[in-house]
Amino acid sequence: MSESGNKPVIGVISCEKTVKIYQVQSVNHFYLQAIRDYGGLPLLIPAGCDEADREQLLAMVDGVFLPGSPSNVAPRHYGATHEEPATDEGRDDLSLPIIRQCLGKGIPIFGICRGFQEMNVALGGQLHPKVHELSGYLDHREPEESEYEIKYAFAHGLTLQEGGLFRQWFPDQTEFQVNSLHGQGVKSVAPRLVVEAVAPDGLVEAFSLPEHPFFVGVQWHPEWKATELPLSKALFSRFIASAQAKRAG
Ligand SMILES: N[C@@H](CCC(=O)NCCCC(=O)O)C(=O)O
Repeated sequence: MSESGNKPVIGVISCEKTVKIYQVQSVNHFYLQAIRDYGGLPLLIPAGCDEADREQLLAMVDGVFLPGSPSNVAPRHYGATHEEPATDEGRDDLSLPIIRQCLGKGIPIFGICRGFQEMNVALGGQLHPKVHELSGYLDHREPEESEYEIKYAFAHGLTLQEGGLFRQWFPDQTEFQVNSLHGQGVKSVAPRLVVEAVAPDGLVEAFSLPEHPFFVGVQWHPEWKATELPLSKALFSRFIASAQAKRAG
């Protein structure tokens, strides 16, 4: 755990939302709490940053975190032409280039759900806009119920893939249960990404770039019970440790 005053600074990508008549930047508390629980210091990064702003901000952080969001990546970013009503263009314009900058600079980066999808798109992958409408796939959408214990309950199995980082973390366990709160999913995996885990229907649910200090994306929500579930603990502890290592130089 990082000592006070020298915590790894984690840049957290914000979402643009409308609250009443106001346009706001926002991040779900669960993500920030998970970063704090593992000794990170969250620093929100707002939409509207140009290239120079992103460079200046990236010089200030030790890692970047891409949270989930109900909004979807605009189809044009992955060569699709369908109508997408739930976009957040400000987030897209921030997250997609910052992912590529983190890749080039070796900055640790961890993406969850929408963040996972952004990582795939930023590196040249494509998305299914409505996985539940595809034959042979599960319905991965979040439960309608508003109680967190139901919404974030285990929804399907997960199989860790041979040759991935996750199998190194869990040499004796290949099967897990995860929650599921997404309607979109990976259609094609971006070049260079290593598939780490798949759902029972074959949908890719996690990938990494092993040659990077920490470049990991997951489709489920490990921020929920982040200090309790083995997969969550493995992901957040290693992400923050990687950011701390960068901070230590
Ligand atoms: N919109 C995308 C990604 C879904 C996602 O990130 N859900 C998280 C919702 C809760 C939160 O804000 O953390 C899709 O539907 O695939």
